[in-house]
Amino acid sequence: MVRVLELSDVSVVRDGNVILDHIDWTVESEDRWVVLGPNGAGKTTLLNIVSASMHPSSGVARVLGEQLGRVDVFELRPRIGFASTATSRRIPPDETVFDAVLTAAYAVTGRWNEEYEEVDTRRAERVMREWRLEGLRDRRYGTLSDGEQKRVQIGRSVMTDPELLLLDEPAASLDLGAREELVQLLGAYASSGEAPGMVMVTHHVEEIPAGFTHALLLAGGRVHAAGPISEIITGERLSEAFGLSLVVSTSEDGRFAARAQS
Ligand SMILES: Nc1ncnc2c1ncn2[C@@H]1O[C@H](COP(=O)(O)OP(=O)(O)OP(=O)(O)O)[C@@H](O)[C@H]1O
Repeated sequence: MVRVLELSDVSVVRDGNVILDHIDWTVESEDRWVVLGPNGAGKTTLLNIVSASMHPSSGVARVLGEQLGRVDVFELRPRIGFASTATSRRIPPDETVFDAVLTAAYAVTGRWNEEYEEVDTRRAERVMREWRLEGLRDRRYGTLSDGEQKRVQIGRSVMTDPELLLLDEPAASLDLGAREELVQLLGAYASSGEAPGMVMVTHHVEEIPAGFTHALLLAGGRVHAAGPISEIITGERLSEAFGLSLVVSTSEDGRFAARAQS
């Protein structure tokens, strides 16, 4: 087991506002974490730190063993897979699905005369199969549905065989069918031996794939609770973090559902 993230007393202050407040958190390579919390809790800011896009104002953040501030982030970032709305905007709408996945091998978007090795092409073919993209191979990215685009974004993020995979609301804006398809694919990937340490930010417990092992509840920039998922995704904990009375149910296959208590 390898420690992929280690945050010690990490705070982020912007314009005098404390956005992350003394965060301690460790993620091991075997862990699959979900990060939940109300709007403005600091989830995106936390992802910005762990994706090496932002430095803490104070405290120590180690990502893949490297301390932020003491490492060349341009060497560190290619080791991290990151799928978010922001990364998706970098994919040109007229790029084919296959090229959108393949070009991740060189951390570029927009294919222009790069020479790809046979090994990259084979890996892209495999990623296409794993994320159910085969039938979309020659389609232009901009013509895909939201659900299809999400699968391309995640395919891109795993293409480089990252040591840490970060997913920012992968199921946001998807209809029920597309959400369930994606959650199942993520669950299968999370449970597979080849997946790296994973962190997924979401707004809804229904979007947590089976196979996720830990949860971090953020509220007001602070860790409200963190630990094994069954101890954290409970009515009591979520009610405290979200400030209303919630009931949580857990299904046998490890999925969750939440609703306000009537
Ligand atoms: N650069 C900044 N300067 C000042 N305040 C900021 C800055 N960036 C974020 N914030 C504030 O910090 C808080 C946390 O923002 P963040 O986007 O990390 O929360 P979040 O949990 O991802 O929210 P959401 O669920 O709505 O996406 C918010 O109140 C936001 O307005």
